[in-house]
Parts: sequence; C-alpha cells; structure tokens
Amino acid sequence: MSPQKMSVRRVAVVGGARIPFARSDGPYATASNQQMLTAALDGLVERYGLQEPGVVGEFVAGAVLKHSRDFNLARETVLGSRLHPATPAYDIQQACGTGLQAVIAAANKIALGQTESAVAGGADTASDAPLGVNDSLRRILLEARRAKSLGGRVKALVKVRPGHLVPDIPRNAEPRTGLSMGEHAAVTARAWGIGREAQDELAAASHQRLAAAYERGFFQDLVVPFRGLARDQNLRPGSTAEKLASLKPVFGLDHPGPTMTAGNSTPLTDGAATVLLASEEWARERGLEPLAYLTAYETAAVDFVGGDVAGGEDGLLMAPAYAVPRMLERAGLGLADFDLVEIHEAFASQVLATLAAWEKRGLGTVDRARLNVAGSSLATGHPFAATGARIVATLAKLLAERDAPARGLISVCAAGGQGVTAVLERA
Ligand SMILES: CC(=O)CC(=O)SCCNC(=O)CCNC(=O)[C@H](O)C(C)(C)COP(=O)(O)OP(=O)(O)OC[C@H]1O[C@@H](n2cnc3c(N)ncnc32)[C@H](O)[C@@H]1OP(=O)(O)O
Repeated sequence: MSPQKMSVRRVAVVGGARIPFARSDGPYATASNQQMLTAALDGLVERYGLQEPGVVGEFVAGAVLKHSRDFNLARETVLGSRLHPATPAYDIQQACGTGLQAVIAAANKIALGQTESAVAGGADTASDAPLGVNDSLRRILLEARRAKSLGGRVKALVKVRPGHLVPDIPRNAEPRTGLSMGEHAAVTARAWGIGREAQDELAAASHQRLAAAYERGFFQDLVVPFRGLARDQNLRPGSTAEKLASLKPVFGLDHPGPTMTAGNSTPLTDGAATVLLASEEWARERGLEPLAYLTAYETAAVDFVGGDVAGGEDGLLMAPAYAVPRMLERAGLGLADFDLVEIHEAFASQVLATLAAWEKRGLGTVDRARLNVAGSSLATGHPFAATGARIVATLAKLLAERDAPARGLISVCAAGGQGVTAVLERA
C-alpha cells in the first residue's frame, strides 16, 4: 500500500462573527455557553451561506468553564445551530489559548488537505459557571448509586453532613499555587519593574482604539447583536489614563506597592466568537476573498510554579516570551517585519512584561502605533475561550484593509503557564 499523500496548503481566514462581549452577571447572566456560541456560529453561517451539508468540514471550539452536560460543547452547539447537523465537531481546551488553539487545530487539517473548510471558536461565561457538589458528597452519592438495595443506599446517604453541602465553586486561580491570575500577574509586574502609569496608559489606549474602531464601523460585519447588546459592554470611550489613575488597586504586592486595578485588568466577561477558515480553492469557488492567511503558529509553556515562587521573570502569563522568539526563528522573521501586533491584554502589566521580555531576548521593541490598534481585551472584556477567535478575526480584517502586503503577530497568554502565538499575512 502506498503511503497517503499529504499536501501542505495555505490556510485562509475568510471571516469571523462574534457576539458583543458582556460584563459577567449582566445582560448574558442567564445565557449558557451553548446559547452564546450558537448565536456567534449562526452569525457566521448566515453571513457566509454555510447552511448546506458538507460545506463546513468541521467545527472546533471550547470553553474554559464548562458544565459536565457540555462534554462536547462544539457538537451540541452544531446541533442547535443553522450549520448542517451532519457537521462533525469537537472540543479543545488550553485555558485562554483555547480560541487560538482551535483555529490552529482546524488550520492544520486544512493545510494537510484533510478538509477544505472549518469553523473554530470558543465561548465562556463566568455568570453561568458550573457549580459542583463537593468531593465528599460526590463520593457518598456515587456510593449510594452503586448500592444494590434500599438499605445500602440509606447507609450511604446517612453519611451526609451539613459541611458536605458546601458547593465546589470554580475559582479564577491556579490549582498548583492557589494564587489568582491577578496575584500571579502582580509577581510578574514586580519582576519586570512594570509601573502603574504605563499600565493605565495601555488600558486607556485599548478603550480609545476600540471606541474608534466601532465609530468607523469596523465591527459591523464582525459583531452580531445578542440579547440587547450591539457592542462590547465593557467599552468606556471616555477612559483616559488620568481617570484610570484614580482607581484603587485590587492586585499587587506591598513592595513597591500594588498597581493593578479594575481598569488595567480584564473584567470577568461572558461571550463567544467564531472564525471561518478554508483552503484558497474553497474560498474562491464560493466567490469569497480571503482576509488573510495563517502562516505560522507556536505554543510554549513556562515553569511558573518555580518562577513565581522565586518572584522570577518566568511568571504564569509569560510563555509568549518563549513562543514568539521560537516561532519567529522558524519563520525567519523579526519583530520589525510586523505591521500589526495583537497581544491579548489579560492585564496591562502582563502585556508590558511580555514586550519587555521580547526586548530583553533581542527581538527589539514594538512600535505602540502598531499594537492592538482596534483595542483588545482590556476594553472588549475577556470571555476566556472566545478571545483567540476574536483576535484572529479582528487582525485578519485589519490586514485586509491594507492595500499592500502586510503581516500581523498574535500573542495569547494562558493559565497553566502556557502561551499560544500565530502569524497572519495579507497576500
Ligand atoms: C485565564 C487565562 O488563561 C489567562 C488570562 O487571560 S488571565 C486573566 C483572567 N481574568 C481575570 O483574572 C479577571 C480579573 N478581573 C477581576 O477579577 C475583576 O474584574 C476585578 C477584581 C479586577 C475587578 O472587579 P470589580 O471590583 O468587581 O470591578 P468593577 O466593580 O467593575 O470596577 C471597580 C471600579 O472601577 C471602575 N472602573 C473599571 N474600569 C474602569 C475604566 N476603564 N475607567 C474608569 N473606571 C473604571 C468601575 O466603575 C468601578 O467603580 P465604582 O467602584 O465606583 O463603581
């Protein structure tokens, strides 16, 4: 038997659709991940006419906070959407790297000729977070279920104590350290000497740029209204560094003093986003002009447990400091080769620490005029698994607006000390 021939093809980003992002416990408080992801997916299906069977090869998506009933959230979403029910779908999860990792998984299959098109995406809600029964109660309930007689079930159930009724609530914290994302980011901010003023300036720029992008209609074909929202609820067009400077710190260390506030940290957010990827042939056959091509990607991880305990530079959210140099070396590119740079803004301090790390590793500086030019997570909010897909669609459209060849870099930090990065190019 001859070996299966695999081709490597360019992967086109055809377009994206997302719902406006909402602050948690706000307008989407009663929406599930599935409902939000379905709304984003339906927006994409409608815009690009994807209803027919077989048009989309597969749907890859995920959520960081997931109910057990959503064991295959992507497939359940397909079944409730306008995408044809015969579309295969599967879940993926890499914390805040989920959306971008879903894009990469889909792109790899297209690149290898295993499928012609795919939709990737993600959704997250902190409002509808899965509460679990605590471990002791779970074990008692499992024992009762296993019992073969009524007596056996009663014998198990009488072990329940009031303390067992305390629910297991997901925390925005690292299981290995018990520290929250913000507390980890504060250790990194200190290690890299990131000050308050620079964080507030970055946060203000994010709001001002997102506001300007909405103002000029940039998001008109990327954002589909949902539950009364037509644009990201967290956006405050009037945000200035001076106003942000008045907020009291919520995360930080006593020395040199806490610097991270509700304004320069992402808020807890609900939302969903999707991206349509395809081979060039698929796109052209349908008269769709690709926005950009996905030309490189990389992941990395750091030993954040050791790093953060020692107060070192390799903090929880610093893996892009390794992923990007590695990706650029493989692609034969330098930072100066990028017209646009998108760094997910988990915290302003983490973006600034990442820029400092790239500089220290000899990659050079990023011109701020090229960084997050249509705003990023500080202004849009950050529904964990949706962020990567939001960034891919935004950057692809920004590149498509240019009349000359252009290149964009994506950098997403993720919990667990991981980072996912990618390169998009406009031909
Ligand atoms: C997970 C991964 O894999 C990787 C990652 O991305 S890590 C990041 C993950 N995300 C997080 O960790 C979320 C972190 N954020 C939080 O926990 C919370 O949002 C927070 C603790 C920072 C703040 O929570 P909060 O106190 O409830 O915020 P909130 O009440 O909205 O804001 C506090 C104040 O700041 C004000 N404010 C917030 N943003 C502002 C802005 N841009 N301009 C002016 N004022 C602002 C609010 O109006 C509010 O003022 P009042 O008290 O006068 O009402």
